[in-house]
Amino acid sequence: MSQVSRCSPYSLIEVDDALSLALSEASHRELIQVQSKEAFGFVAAENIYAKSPFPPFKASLKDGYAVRHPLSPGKKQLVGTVITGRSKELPQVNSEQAAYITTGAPLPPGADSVIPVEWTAESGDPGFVMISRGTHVSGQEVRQIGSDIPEGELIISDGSHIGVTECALLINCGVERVQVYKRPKVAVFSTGNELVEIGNSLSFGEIYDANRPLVIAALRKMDIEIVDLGIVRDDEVHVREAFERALKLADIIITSGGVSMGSHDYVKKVLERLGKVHFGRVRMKPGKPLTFATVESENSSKRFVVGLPGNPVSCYVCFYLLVVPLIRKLSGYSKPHLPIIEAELLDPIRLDPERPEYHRSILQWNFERHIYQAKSTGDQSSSRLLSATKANALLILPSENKTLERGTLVPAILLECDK
Ligand SMILES: Nc1nc2c(c(=O)[nH]1)N[C@H]1C(S)=C(S)[C@@H](COP(=O)(O)OP(=O)(O)OC[C@H]3O[C@@H](n4cnc5c(N)ncnc54)[C@H](O)[C@@H]3O)O[C@H]1N2
Ligand code: MOO
Repeated sequence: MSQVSRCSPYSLIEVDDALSLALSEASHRELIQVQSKEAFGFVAAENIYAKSPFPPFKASLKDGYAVRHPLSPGKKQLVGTVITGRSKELPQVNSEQAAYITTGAPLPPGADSVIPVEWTAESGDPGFVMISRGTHVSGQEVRQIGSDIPEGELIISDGSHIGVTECALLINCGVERVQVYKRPKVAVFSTGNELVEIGNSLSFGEIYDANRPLVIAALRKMDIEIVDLGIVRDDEVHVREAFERALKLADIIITSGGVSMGSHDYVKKVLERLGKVHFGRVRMKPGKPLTFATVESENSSKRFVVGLPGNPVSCYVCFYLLVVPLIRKLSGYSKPHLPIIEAELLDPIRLDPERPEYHRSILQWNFERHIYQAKSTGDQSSSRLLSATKANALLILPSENKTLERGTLVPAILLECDK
């Protein structure tokens, strides 16, 4: 039997310190160019300015008649039609004339205003239109060139996420390609001799590997490229080989299991030999053996390793507390942390006297009182995945020897908003 250690060599550090340390290691980020239409989900790595004004021409805001201000009511001569996207040759309009125009079409020369169709009537003569209300100001019902977005306007700042509207805005302003932060590639493996891939039968003492699918699903939600390295046996040679393979294939390596005090917990030991273990114990519940290391790869670039604890809920909580901000930082986010709001407890909760707890809960908006209220997901055992299903927040509960009463306000980390 391997030697049993009775005391961890790793000091117990606070969650905030662990997070700051990991994020400070993740300062270098790679840049790539992508087409604007493919930029969704990336973070801009430059200030982006409008290449062309929007709208690029004076455009009608209404279906109606293009005229020149000042125009009084009465019968006006029709000199043509301007249909959005169709009319290439535009009629000249003078002060007693009108041209039929549709919403979004360019104003014809001579015209500066539009009379909506509702302010007009048939004149009885096909060459004329009856205007019932004249213009009140030059430029009425017209979008001027660049009135929405002037040419050269800063439209997306360095470090901002390119979401649905930002992607459309780039195209709106004629920006074809953008420089963005490359998203890290992540390799995942589970460690444990007891682990079996679903689809196979279990022998006594075995369980299915749930953590790798959990991590992979969470990474998929973040649109991250994944290298699935399967289940690795709990022995030094296999763990080492798995890391050596992963280091060649990915920027971040996420493992589960094998990080606590057991005689067959090899993750930390192997990492100490391959690189630098920055922390190996964090004062949190669940997730105390959470481990973070950096390793220099063959091409001298830095790789990041997160050893998640084997208990499935610890694995889940640590993924959101550490892996999500780490990936966000490497992906270029200027604010990599998950959002925190305040919520009122709907149940009394007994605190842990030694470790701050990240209590899984369901947040609901109280429409009468305009506050978020948090319902506990019940038994918080770190092996009970049911405590994490349906949870949309982690309540940050302090370590104290007391019970927090129903109605107490606590900070809550919002989950499931990781884009
Ligand atoms: N003497 C001590 N023992 C333990 C300590 C400690 O401080 N001193 N810490 C405990 C805490 S806290 C945790 S959390 C666990 C984590 O340990 P490991 O990361 O080494 O995880 P394992 O021992 O490999 O597994 C723990 C538990 O989780 C199950 N497991 C593991 N991997 C998976 C998986 N991929 N899918 C589903 N379930 C998994 C495993 O079978 C065990 O039941 O250590 C405590 N021990
Ligand atoms: O802290 Mo461990 O994560 O209780 O289960």
